[in-house]
Amino acid sequence: MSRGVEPSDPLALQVAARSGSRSAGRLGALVRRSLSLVWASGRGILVALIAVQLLAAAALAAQVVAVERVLNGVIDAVDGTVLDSALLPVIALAACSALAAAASAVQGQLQRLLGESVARTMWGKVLGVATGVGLRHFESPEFYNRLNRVQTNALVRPYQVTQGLLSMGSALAASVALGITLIAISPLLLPLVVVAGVPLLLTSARESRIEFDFSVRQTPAVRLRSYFALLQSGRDEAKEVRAFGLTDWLAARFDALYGAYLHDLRAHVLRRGVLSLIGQLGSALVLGATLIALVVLIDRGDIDVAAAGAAIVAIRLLATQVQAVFRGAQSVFESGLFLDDLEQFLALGESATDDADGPDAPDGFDVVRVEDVRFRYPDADRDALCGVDVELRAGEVVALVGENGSGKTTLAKVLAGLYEPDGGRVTWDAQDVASFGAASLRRRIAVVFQDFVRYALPATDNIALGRVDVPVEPARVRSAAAAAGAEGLLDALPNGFDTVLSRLFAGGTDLSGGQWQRVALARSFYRDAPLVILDEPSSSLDPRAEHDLFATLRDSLRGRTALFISHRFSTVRGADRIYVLHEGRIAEQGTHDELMTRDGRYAELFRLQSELRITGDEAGIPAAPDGSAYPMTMKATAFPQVDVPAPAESSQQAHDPGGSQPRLGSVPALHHRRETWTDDRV
Ligand SMILES: Nc1ncnc2c1ncn2[C@@H]1O[C@H](COP(=O)(O)OP(=O)(O)OP(=O)(O)O)[C@@H](O)[C@H]1O
Repeated sequence: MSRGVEPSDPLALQVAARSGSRSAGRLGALVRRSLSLVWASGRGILVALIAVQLLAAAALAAQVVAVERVLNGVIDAVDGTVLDSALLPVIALAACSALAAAASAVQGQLQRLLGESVARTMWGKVLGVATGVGLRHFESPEFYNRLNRVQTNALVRPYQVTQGLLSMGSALAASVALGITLIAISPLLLPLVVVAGVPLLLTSARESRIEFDFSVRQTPAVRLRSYFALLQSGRDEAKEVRAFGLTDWLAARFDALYGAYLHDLRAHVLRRGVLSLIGQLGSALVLGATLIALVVLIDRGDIDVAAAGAAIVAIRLLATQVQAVFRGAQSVFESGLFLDDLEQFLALGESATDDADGPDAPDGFDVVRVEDVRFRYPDADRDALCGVDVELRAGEVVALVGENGSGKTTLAKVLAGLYEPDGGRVTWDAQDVASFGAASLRRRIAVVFQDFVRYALPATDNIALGRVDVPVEPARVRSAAAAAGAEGLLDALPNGFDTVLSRLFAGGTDLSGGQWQRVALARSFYRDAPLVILDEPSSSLDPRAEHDLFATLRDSLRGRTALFISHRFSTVRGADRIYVLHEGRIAEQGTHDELMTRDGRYAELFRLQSELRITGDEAGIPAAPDGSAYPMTMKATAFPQVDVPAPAESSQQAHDPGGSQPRLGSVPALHHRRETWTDDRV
């Protein structure tokens, strides 16, 4: 479980990068780490790559020697024998060129393979962190910014560092080979060629830094742009975008963001370009000086024409290689800044792993207690839960009701071990769940959220994902589907339970909202967990399916404990206990009868819902007790039911505790009433 979000706003990162970049030791550590990552991802390919690069360097130096031999052959030859004296060196030159070209081609392919191998390792690490960090991180825009930067940049950087080092290595090897050749021709020329790289070195360090700063600065806008692209291209969004005529508005926002980015990019590219130009100009000046020195040497007769020809070739090749050394250094330096970012991101995963330590949660419990729990979302100005106490005894079905935003889902997440409370604790038989390994605790809990995931996978997998630690058991999948009322509908699909539940893939099909909800419920029933948490499990179900679900809920739970959240009073009245949340606090608790007798918030809202149903109030939705526009029944108003008794009936029941109130799992009377309503009204 997480413990807060690390400060990671873009500006903080820039500062960190600046001070970090001054530390050669830190860069050295990052380089070592990158190398070991690449080594672990594909050592065979790495070794082959180094061998090929050495071969290419040797071929390059051999070309210079061959050029000199060719020139000597031509100059020394007397008429008619040019071919004889120059033939062998020409063949050698051609062979060396071919070898260098072949090595370069092989090098490209090996680099591609190595790059993919490293990407695979890095994806594993990054996704491991993304799925391992506490849920709180997902409330933080800074976390998304960093995740986005890591995905778009840092993932490839370890490979780039290695590639930079390899390029540096191969360019250095080639430079040494060419340098030796050049020294053999004229030692005076070598220092000049090496100095040619210095201007590049000075400017490339600055270039790297502005590149990183640019990337950090742009991340939030780039993410927003991607979001607008998703809104325009997403399947789920497509209907609403068309229905509301949002196309032009979205396109304009997207275009404006892109325009702003391009504007910044132009300025950035110009700065980089100027820096690069200064570096190249400096190098060209030194190179020019070198060539002038060569001419002077020839003029003074210090070297002959053949040696001068070879020297020109060597200088040209050497200048390229020296530049490659500095480019490699720049790439390592630049990637080092991004790797810093990556390191900090991966460190989040390390803390998540620490959080997972601890003894396993027990297989079951006698009582689960939420004790004085307080929770606040990051950057929120008030607590979502303030001093909440809830008790769930083994085998009980407990309901949680309350207005929108009262904290029900938050409490469900705390109970599910997804959020760690800021105050108070959750206990299983008096043991604080914080002491258990987080993963083992979550294994003992099955949750269906309001916004459950619709996996674009076969129906069987959608259910069996409830328990991935054991092989799929088709019979259990089927019985979980039956308990959730999904068996018939899945059997009717083209490939039955093997049908992919998405049109994203060939042969797939999609389900209705209510059908999906049944599949999600089946997933929770399939999970063999002693505690089941259902957040509005029947919000999309039709009356019959909802009735069937709650009529058989106790059977489906098979003795497991359940907490369910609902806005429909018809579904909560049979619960063993009902908690009413209001503004993050438990306002009331008790059975339906007790709460009606108490005549407090629950009873009031219960009656409001009943009135709305029975009278079909055309005048509009009554205001909430606090005067706000919509009471807690807002969602349910679109779903009239008559299984809620009229106020008169309610008060009668209120005086008749233990009377004819149905319990979950035994609601024939409700069923009868609903059918009556259906006959009358439909
Ligand atoms: N991710 C979040 N970040 C910040 N605040 C949040 C977040 N999620 C919920 N909140 C706030 O916390 C409070 C409780 O929200 P919660 O989702 O628990 O309410 P709820 O009772 O489940 O509401 P509903 O009936 O609408 O599902 C609300 O004030 C909400 O605005």
